[in-house]
Amino acid sequence: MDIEKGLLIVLSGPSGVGKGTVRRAIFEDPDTDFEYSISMTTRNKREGEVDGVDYFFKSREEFETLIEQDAFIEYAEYVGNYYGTPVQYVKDTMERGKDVFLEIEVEGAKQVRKKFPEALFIFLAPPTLEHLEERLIGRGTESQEVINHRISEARKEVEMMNLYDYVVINDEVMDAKEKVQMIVEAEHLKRERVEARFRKMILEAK
Ligand SMILES: Nc1ncnc2c1ncn2[C@@H]1O[C@H](COP(=O)(O)OP(=O)(O)OP(=O)(O)O)[C@@H](O)[C@H]1O
Ligand SMILES: Nc1nc2c(ncn2[C@@H]2O[C@H](COP(=O)(O)O)[C@@H](O)[C@H]2O)c(=O)[nH]1
Repeated sequence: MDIEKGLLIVLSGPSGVGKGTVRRAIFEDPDTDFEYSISMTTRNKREGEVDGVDYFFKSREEFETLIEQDAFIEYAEYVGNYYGTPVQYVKDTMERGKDVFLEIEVEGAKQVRKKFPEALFIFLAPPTLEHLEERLIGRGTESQEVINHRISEARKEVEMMNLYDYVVINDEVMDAKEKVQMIVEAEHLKRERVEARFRKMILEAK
């Protein structure tokens, strides 16, 4: 898949750290110039969630058919449900030269790293695991059993943060939002400079 034109931005981290909250703050900012890839999931819709806005909600059968059709850039089974990034939207958007923002869990991010090592990987970390549990309980969307399962996954996920390009601690939402935006901006500048130097080298070699 040729996705050379835009930048693929991956925001990952444990459940409850605030990925969705930080992402919403980024997309509420009128200066944001990238697009959000809406994932597919087999999880039940939460109160207030809208199909096609928060997720594309699918049955397990539908999701498994899509896996067979190679319709995902990455997918993972997380705490009993499938989650995946649809390939077509990402491909089309990046070919238009737009950056695409993925908000996914750690196993999926590992798959994206293998397929697209040139993507930008940001790990959103909680100040402490206690904060994480408090946030999951405070959100009030999962049973205590599911929260416990998510926390036990989180213990393993935070071990993976050293595999990311950047780690942002989500202490204050607006600070984390600005840090993510600055990282993306810096990445663009870096890539533009490398490209300019490369072009210069080619011209000099002619
Ligand atoms: N910096 C923060 N300080 C305090 N509370 C926060 C902060 N960021 C997010 N929260 C709260 O923590 C809860 C979890 O946030 P959010 O749903 O954004 O997490 P998430 O990482 O997207 O979770 P999931 O991976 O399960 O989708 C929410 O109730 C949110 O309001
Ligand atoms: N690997 C993927 N993970 C995804 C995707 N979309 C969301 N997620 C992550 O799943 C967990 C649980 O989400 P929740 O909405 O049930 O709380 C969380 O970490 C999400 O970021 C995806 O396409 N692929």
